[in-house]
Amino acid sequence: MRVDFIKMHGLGNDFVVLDARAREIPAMQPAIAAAIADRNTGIGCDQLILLEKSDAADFRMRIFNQDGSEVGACGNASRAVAMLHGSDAEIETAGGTLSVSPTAGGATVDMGEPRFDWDAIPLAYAMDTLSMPVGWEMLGDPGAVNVGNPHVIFFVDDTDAVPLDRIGPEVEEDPLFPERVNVNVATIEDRSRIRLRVWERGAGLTRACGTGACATAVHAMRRKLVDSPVTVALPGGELKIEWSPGGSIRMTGPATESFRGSFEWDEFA
Ligand SMILES: N[C@@H](CCC[C@H](N)C(=O)O)C(=O)O
Repeated sequence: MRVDFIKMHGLGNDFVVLDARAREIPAMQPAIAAAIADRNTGIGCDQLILLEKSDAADFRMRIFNQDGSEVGACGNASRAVAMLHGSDAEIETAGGTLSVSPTAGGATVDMGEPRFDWDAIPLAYAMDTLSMPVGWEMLGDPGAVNVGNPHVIFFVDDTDAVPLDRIGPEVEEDPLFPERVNVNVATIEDRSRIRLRVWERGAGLTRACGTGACATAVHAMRRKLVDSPVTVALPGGELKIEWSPGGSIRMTGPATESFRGSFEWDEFA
């Protein structure tokens, strides 16, 4: 069976989008998602995005990391899919329902309310998620936030000085995080700007992580280091994040369609 795909990205965080709303495609499995996402032998992407019909919202978005793991949220893909859809929509995800509004060249996404309880991150045991008494090499005193997926955030003097390709996987796989974790290293430049690099769970270093930007901004606001809105500058570009305690997070930024193509399902199944 031939399956159409759309290659998209949000600030260089790239996706293969499969749209099963109008035309059925065979059941997705983690191994198939990983084969499609493989940059050497597949189409290649950070995340595979599968759009399906939904009874609870306008449509459903399923998210598979490059390693095939299915996860609850992807901020950059939410903007890309909003742009593809072309009008305001409610999107059901495993991490909650999102409201998206396309803008010129991108979208604003209501990402829902962040969660801070240790068992909602989840962590393996109870601790204060605003200031965690743990550390890895030069990284210490992190915070944790769940924005539909789990994030740990470290504030550092210089994000580029952190060997995230080496420490990222160590933190991601630490038993403290039973569902693994996305690892954010951030520098506060001033009260309106944060610099951020992210080691993504199941995908490694990416050019940008939308949920990482949301989690980092919220954590910096909880620590009273920045104000809302804040600009988060990632290697691939900038996002604007707005939040106030008790409310939901709003993320605004660009999204891009790169090209369209098709592949033979059996090649990856
Ligand atoms: N790139 C995404 C996040 C994708 C999922 C993440 N790697 C996880 O495992 O939770 C974003 O833009 O938020």
